[in-house]
Amino acid sequence: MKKQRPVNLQLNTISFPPSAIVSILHRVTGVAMFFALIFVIWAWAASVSSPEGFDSVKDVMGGPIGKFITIGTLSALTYHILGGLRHMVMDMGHWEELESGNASAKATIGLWIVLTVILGVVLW
Ligand code: HEM
Repeated sequence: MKKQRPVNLQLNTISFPPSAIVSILHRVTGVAMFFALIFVIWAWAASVSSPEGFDSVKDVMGGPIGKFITIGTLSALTYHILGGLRHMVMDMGHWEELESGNASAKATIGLWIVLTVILGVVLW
C-alpha cells in the first residue's frame, strides 16, 4: 500500500465552500434543536401545570436568558427548515451543480441571517 497517503486533519487548511458550511450548519442546528427541545418541553409542561407554573415560565421567557434561548431556538429551526427546503429542491434534481449549489447555499445563509435579525427585533 502506498505509504504517503494524503493526510489532512488540519481543519484550518481544508477549504470550506458555501455548500459545505450549509451542510455542517444543518447538522449543528439539528443537534442544537434536539437540546433546545428540553427547554421547549419544560416551558410547555410548566406553563399548563398551574397558574404559578405559568407565571414562572412567563418570568423566564421575559428575561434576557429566556429571550436568548427562544430566539436561538427559533433561529436554529428557521435555518433547519431553510436547509431542509434546499434539500427538497436538490432531491428534485436542481441546484446540484457546483455553481448553483454554492449560490443556493449562500442564499440560504443570507436569508437565515435576515430572518434571524427580524426574529431578534420582534422578540427581544
Ligand atoms: C425539532 C425538529 C428537528 C430536529 C431535532 C432535527 C434534527 C436533525 C438532525 C440532528 C439532523 C442531522 C442528521 C445527521 O447529519 O446525521 C437532521 C437532518 C435533517 N433534517 Fe432535521 N430536525 C428537525 C426538523 C426538521 C424539519 C422541520 C425539516 C424540514 C424542513 C428537517 C429536515 C432535515 C433534513 C433534510 C436533514 C438531512 C440533511 C442531510 O442529509 O445533510 N428537519 N435533522
